[in-house]
Amino acid sequence: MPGVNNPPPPITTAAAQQKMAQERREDAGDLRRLVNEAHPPRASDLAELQSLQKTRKDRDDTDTTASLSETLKSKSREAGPRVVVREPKHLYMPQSPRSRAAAEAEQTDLIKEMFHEMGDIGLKPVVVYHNLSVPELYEHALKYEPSSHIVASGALATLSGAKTGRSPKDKRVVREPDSEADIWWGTGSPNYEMDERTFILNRERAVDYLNTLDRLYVFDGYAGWDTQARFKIRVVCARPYHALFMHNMLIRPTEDELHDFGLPDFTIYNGGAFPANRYTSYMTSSTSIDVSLKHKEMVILGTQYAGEMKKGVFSLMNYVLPKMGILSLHSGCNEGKDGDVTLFFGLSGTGKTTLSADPQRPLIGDDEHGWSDRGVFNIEGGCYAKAIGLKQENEPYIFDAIKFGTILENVVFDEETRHVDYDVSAITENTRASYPIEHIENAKIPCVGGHPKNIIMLCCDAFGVLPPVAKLTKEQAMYYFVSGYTAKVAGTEQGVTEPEATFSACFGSAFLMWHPTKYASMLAEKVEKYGAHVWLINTGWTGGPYGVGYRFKLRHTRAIVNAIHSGELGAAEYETMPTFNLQVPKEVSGVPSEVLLPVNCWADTENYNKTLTHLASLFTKNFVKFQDGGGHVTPEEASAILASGPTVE
Ligand SMILES: Nc1ncnc2c1ncn2[C@@H]1O[C@H](COP(=O)(O)OP(=O)(O)O)[C@@H](O)[C@H]1O
Ligand SMILES: C=C(OP(=O)(O)O)C(=O)O
Ligand SMILES: [Ca+2]
Ligand SMILES: [Mn+2]
Repeated sequence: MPGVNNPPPPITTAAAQQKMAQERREDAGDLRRLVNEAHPPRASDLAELQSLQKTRKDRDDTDTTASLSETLKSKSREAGPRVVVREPKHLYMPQSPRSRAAAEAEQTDLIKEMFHEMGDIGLKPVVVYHNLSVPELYEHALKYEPSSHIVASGALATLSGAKTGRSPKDKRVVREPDSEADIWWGTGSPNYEMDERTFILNRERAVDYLNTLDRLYVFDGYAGWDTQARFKIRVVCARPYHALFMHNMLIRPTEDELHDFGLPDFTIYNGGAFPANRYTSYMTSSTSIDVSLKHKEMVILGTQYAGEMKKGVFSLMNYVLPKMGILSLHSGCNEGKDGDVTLFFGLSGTGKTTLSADPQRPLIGDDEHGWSDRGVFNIEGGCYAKAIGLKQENEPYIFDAIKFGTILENVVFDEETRHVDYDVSAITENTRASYPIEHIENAKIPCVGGHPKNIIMLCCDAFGVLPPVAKLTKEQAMYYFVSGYTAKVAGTEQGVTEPEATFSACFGSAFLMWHPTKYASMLAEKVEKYGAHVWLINTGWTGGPYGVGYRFKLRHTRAIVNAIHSGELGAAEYETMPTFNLQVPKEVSGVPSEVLLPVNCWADTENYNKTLTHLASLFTKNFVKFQDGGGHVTPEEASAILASGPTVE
C-alpha cells in the first residue's frame, strides 16, 4: 500500500504539501474501497436485510396445495378454498425503488392476486403452514400463543386450555352401514352413536372455523412403524402447539415421503378452541369428539386437550388393525438384549410409560402398539409421559427427554429462571410431556420387535389389596385382560379428582371400537401360539386403601420387572392368595418379602379381608356383561374365563 507505512515526509513547499494532501485522500479512498469490497452493503433497508437471512429450497408445492385444498373444502361447496402453503416469500416489499422493482419482477400471479384480495374476508386465501420444522413451530407458538414459553431445559411449556384431560363422554361414533355390525355399541361401550348428518354439521362447523383463521397448521405423518400396516394421518389445527404435539406423536415422514404423501387415509380436524353447538343433536356439552369411519375423519370441537388427537388415532387403529388380523394393544413395549419383547398393558397412570423406559431394555414404544404375524410394532413416533412428581433420580430417561422439541403441558415454572417445578399441580394433576421417541436415549428405531415373551398387565389398585406381582394362568390372563381393573387416577379424564375403582376392558375401553372379546380372543390365540408368560403387577396402593396406605415404591416395582426379565420369577416358588386365587411369589430380589402378600402390610386383617371380598364382588359384577361371550368367544369359553376369576362365597 503506497505511503501508509512510510515515515512522515519533511515539510517543504506549498506545492509539495498539496501533493501530499492529494495522496492522503487517494489512500483514504483506496481504504474505503477495500472495506466496501470486503463488506459491500447488500440490502437497502432492514426488512430487505432480514429477507436475506433465510433461504428457501425451491419445491413444487402444487400437489400439496391441491391435497390441502381438498381437505379444507366444505362438504356443500364444489371447490376447496384457495390454499397458500406458507407465506409467499415475496409478499415482502422492499422500500428502495431498485430492490422493489426486482421483487415485483419475481412475483407470481398468485402473489399479485393475494395483494388484491388480502383484505377481503370472503376471498381470503387460507395460509397453511404445512409440516413446519420444530424451530418454526416454536417461533409460531411464542409469537401467537400467549401461554407459550421456553423453559430452562429448552422444552416448550404451554397451556391446553380449559380442558386438561380427555372427555370420554363427549366421544361420538357415526353409525354407518359398512361398520355398524362391527362396532361395540350400548352398555359399557365407549362408542356413543351419532348420525351422519350431525357428523357433517360438526365437520362443517370445524372446517368453517378453521378457514376463517389467519394461520392454519397441518401436519402430515404416519401411524404404524410396520410399513405393511401404516396409515397416512393428516392433522389440521389452529394452534402451533397442536401441530408440534402431533409432529412428536406421529411418525415423522422424510422429505421424499412428504412430497409423495398425496391424500391422507384419515384426517383430524381440530377446531378445539371453537365449541360445538349444544343445540345440535347428540350433543350433551359444548365438547364433541366425533369419528366417522366412512368419511375417514375425526372432528374435535370444544376441547384443546392434545391427548384427544393421539387417542383418536388409536381408536381408529383399534378398528382397522383387527380387521387386518392385527391385534391393537394399549400397552408400552420394550426389548431385552436377546430380542425378548415385553408388553406393558395398563390404563392411564398405571406405569406403561414409566416402566417401559428401562436402561437395560431399548424402548419400542410407551402407549400404543400392534401385534401382527410379524411381531409387534409401535403405532406412534413419540411418547406422552405424565410429568407430575417427575424426578431425574427416579425416571432419568423421561426427565432427560424433556429438552428442545418437547412440549410440556400445564406445568408450572419459575417466572425468572424458567425451571419447572414438577411437583406443582396448580393447573392440573395431569401435567404431561410429549416428545419424539428419539429423545429416549435407548429407543429402538424403527420401533418394531419380535413376538412378546412376557406380557405384564399393570393395575393401580386403590383398595390396597392386590399383590405387587402375580403369575397368571392363560384363563386368568384373559379374565384380567377383559376386566381391565384399575383405579382411575386423578387428572387424565375430566372430572376424576381422586382414584376411583374402574373396569376398563382390555385396559383401554375408552378407545375400543370392537367388542372387548374380539381383542381378548385375538390375545388368547397369540399368547398360546407364541407361548408368552403373563403377569399381573399392582403399581397402586398397599397397607390400606388410598388415603390410608401408601403406593408401592417405584424401586420395588422395577425390581419385580427385572426379576421377570432375568427369569428369576419364572423359576420362583409360589403361594396362592385366597379369594383371587392368584399365584404370588414367595421371594423377589430387591423387594422385602413382607410386601409380596398385602395382608401382611395391613394393620387390621379383618379389614383387609372385608376389602378384598368387596373388590372381588366388584370384579364379579363387572364380568356379568361378558358372560355371553360378546359374539367373539363362545359362552363356554366365556365361562372358563369367568371360572378363573375371584371366587366370592
Ligand atoms: N410403583 C410404581 N410403578 C409405576 N409408576 C409409579 C409407581 N409409583 C408411582 N408411580 C408414578 O405413576 C405414574 C405412572 O404414569 P405413566 O407411566 O405415565 O402411566 P401410563 O403410561 O400407564 O399412563 C408416574 O407418574 C410414576 O412416577
Ligand atoms: C394420553 C393418555 O394416555 P396415558 O394416560 O395412557 O399415557 C390418555 O389416556 O389420555
Ligand atoms: Ca392411556
Ligand atoms: Mn403413558
